Amino acid sequence: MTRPAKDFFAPLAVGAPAPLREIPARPSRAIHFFDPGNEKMAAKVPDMVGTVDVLLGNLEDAVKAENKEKSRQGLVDIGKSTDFGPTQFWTRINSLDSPWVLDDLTTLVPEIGDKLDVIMVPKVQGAEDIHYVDRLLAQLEARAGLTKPLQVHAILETARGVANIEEICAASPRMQGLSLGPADLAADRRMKTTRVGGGHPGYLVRQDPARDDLGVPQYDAQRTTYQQDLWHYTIARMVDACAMHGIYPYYGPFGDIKDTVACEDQFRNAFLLGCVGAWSLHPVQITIANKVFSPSVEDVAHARRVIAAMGDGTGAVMIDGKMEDDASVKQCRVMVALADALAAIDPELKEQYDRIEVADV
Ligand SMILES: CC(=O)SCCNC(=O)CCNC(=O)[C@H](O)C(C)(C)COP(=O)(O)OP(=O)(O)OC[C@H]1O[C@@H](n2cnc3c(N)ncnc32)[C@H](O)[C@@H]1OP(=O)(O)O
Ligand SMILES: CC(=O)C(=O)O
Ligand SMILES: [Mg+2]
Repeated sequence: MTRPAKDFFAPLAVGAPAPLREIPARPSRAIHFFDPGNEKMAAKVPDMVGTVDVLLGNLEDAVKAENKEKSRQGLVDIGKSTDFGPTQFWTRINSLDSPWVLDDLTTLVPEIGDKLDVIMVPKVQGAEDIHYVDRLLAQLEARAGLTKPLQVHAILETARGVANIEEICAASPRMQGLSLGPADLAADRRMKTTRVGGGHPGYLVRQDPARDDLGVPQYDAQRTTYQQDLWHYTIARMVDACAMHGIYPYYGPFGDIKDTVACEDQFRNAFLLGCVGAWSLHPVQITIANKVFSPSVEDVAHARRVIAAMGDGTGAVMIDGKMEDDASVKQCRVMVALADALAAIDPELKEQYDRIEVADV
């Protein structure tokens, strides 16, 4: 059961910071994963500040069991020694049923709670998981004297989590967003793919057979197939739940690091459906996400033209042979708001958007 409205924004521990009333819409095109216990990766982190919207120190899967403490300590060291400037600093803690998570939280909050923006919680099954983290964070924040509440991000990677998606989003004012966890989710659902995200050549639809002059189907004739997106349903569900609760949806990992083309396609599908970003597992994927999750200059120019032509935002106009009205101007405002937010942190994009504005609006 969720808390009554009058208690929803009350701190859950005496002395804990007041919960946020609204989750800030900070650009987060790429959530870049690194293992803080891997010296080579960790050494690269300070130079990545400013080149990526989110740097995430991962403590969960992909960190070997024997290295859990080392990675946790590495994260504390990085958090203390790095000035993150405009880049957000997140962590993914171990799962709530693991032997490591309690030490993760009781170490990270007092040591670097003032530096961390968001705590990503894996394998969230329902509101009860968020309630547990919510109360514990409040107690730890109060003890550490933090003035800013930590936000919580849940990975959607179990069938139960997907079934409980709305209650997860609504469980706490800390909820910042959701990511798709395609690997664990595939295993939990008993899907028959061994890929980490992305499509599958077997998941397709086939063109109807051609017919001969008598109308008899030619089943053996060449027929085009169209590969489909295995993740469409889950992403769409995630986008609706997040939009309804004022929080943010993200595509998760794309494991085929070398297939930059398919990664870009998968990220773009997520962008078009409403996701604000995706995970990057390797530096090469930061470039892809930054490109895909930034509106194109053409889209921004068109959106600005529509907004200018629509005046007070009511009625209908024709632009380049197409009808624009009260609804489409809202779509255009979404595009321009994102472009403005990105231009504020990305000088290269700002220059591109400014140039188009002068020439084409
Ligand atoms: C299903 C899930 O839960 S997904 C989330 C969990 N998984 C992860 O977090 C995986 C993170 N990424 C990685 O571990 C690595 O990128 C791997 C294992 C996939 C590939 O690593 P490598 O084989 O070393 O890749 P590659 O040789 O191309 O690396 C090139 C350089 O980039 C560095 N690098 C690779 N990945 C990263 C990263 N995520 N962050 C920073 N630097 C990185 C490497 O250390 C290497 O550095 P060097 O040039 O100084 O030697
Ligand atoms: C993202 C993640 O944790 C998964 O796909 O399982
Ligand atoms: Mg997982």
